[in-house]
Amino acid sequence: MAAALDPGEEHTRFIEWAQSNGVTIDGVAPAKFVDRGMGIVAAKDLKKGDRLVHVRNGSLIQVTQPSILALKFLPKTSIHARIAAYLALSYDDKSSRNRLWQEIWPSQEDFKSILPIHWPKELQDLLPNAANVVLKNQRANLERDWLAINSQFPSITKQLLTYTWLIVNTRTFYWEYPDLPKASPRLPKKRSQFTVDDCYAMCPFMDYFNHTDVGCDPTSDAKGYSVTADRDYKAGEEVYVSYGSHTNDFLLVEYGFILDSNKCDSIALDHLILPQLSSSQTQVLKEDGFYGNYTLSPAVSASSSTTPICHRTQAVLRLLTLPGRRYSAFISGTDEGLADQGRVNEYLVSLLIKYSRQIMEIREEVEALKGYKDQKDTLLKRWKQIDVIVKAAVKELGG
Ligand SMILES: C[S@@+](CC[C@H](N)C(=O)[O-])C[C@H]1O[C@@H](n2cnc3c(N)ncnc32)[C@H](O)[C@@H]1O
Repeated sequence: MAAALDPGEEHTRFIEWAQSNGVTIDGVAPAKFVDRGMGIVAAKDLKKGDRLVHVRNGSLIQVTQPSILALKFLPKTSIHARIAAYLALSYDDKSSRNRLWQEIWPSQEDFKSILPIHWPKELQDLLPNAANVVLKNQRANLERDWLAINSQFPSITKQLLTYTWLIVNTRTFYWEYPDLPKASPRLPKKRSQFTVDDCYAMCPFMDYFNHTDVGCDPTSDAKGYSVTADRDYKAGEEVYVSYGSHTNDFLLVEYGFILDSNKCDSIALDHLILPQLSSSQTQVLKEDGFYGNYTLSPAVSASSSTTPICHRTQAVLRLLTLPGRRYSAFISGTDEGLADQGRVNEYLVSLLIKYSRQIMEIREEVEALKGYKDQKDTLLKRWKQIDVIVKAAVKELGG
């Protein structure tokens, strides 16, 4: 995908500011792409192992910095909400330290077309089931954070908080506060109790990198954050980082795009399998820790011994199709269940064939939508990917 190497004045101003504020840039430059906003390209030939960017820890936006601590958030306020509120409070301040940085972020208008949380209901209703689960969760978190911030900072509007909250959602990196001693009172809670939601930091310049399933791995230490080339690059090639092992349904809702090829992709089967369970089967699965989160991976080559059905799905299908003792033998690991595989596959194939028909209908509904060209293209592409995964599984499982 061709990139424009001179993305515009606001980017030049931001880069100068970043370089004088703890960001070291070596051999890469931001560039504008037609289909994904800004990204980073190699400005010269790069060698695997070259350090491309380093951001000093004092230049990150994270909750132990004095300007955020000074806001004295109520203890239960999430880290996400604290950073979003901090950005919102200084958003219109012309002398804010983040002024030049925020000028290079996507606008509220950009978010309206790319992020499903802003899509009209008729489009949201056509999202794949797994994407809808992510969206429901995202909405609940945003609402929780809005209530917390609104009660403490009533001057922040919901519209602005939603925007800065989505900026945090799409542009933060994982930060474990390695610059602080283990027991520092500035840590959100004891380090041993951290969850991923406690470990957010905004990194100037690093947030230009786009995502791919196999890209550079950002690393952090007590001095700051860096990105190192994961392979050789030719000048002009886009350099990606990996945001993590995410499916396309997750990427669509959380970041507003899907990858054409994604080794971490899978599709969810919960909406097909859960309605088949009796209440006693549901209870058994909950007790055994096998309730929900059933996935199907893209089919692998015919010569491979790997199956596209995940272990949890194998378990639930055994409970649905076999005597209870065969299910128990499988989940306890005393029997790999190979003898029962044909029956299990047959049952799954019947569910997948029904799903394949539903997918066809949904694709027709998407096609029939008036307007929303970009969102429609994304939805059609995703449903086509899902269709391919389903049909390949039917074939592989002997349907
Ligand atoms: C951390 S920012 C990356 C920089 C961003 N492209 C920009 O214009 O500022 C993350 C956002 O970039 C876009 N993005 C990242 N990787 C992408 C990809 N592989 N394809 C399309 N869009 C991508 C998505 O809109 C995502 O929410």
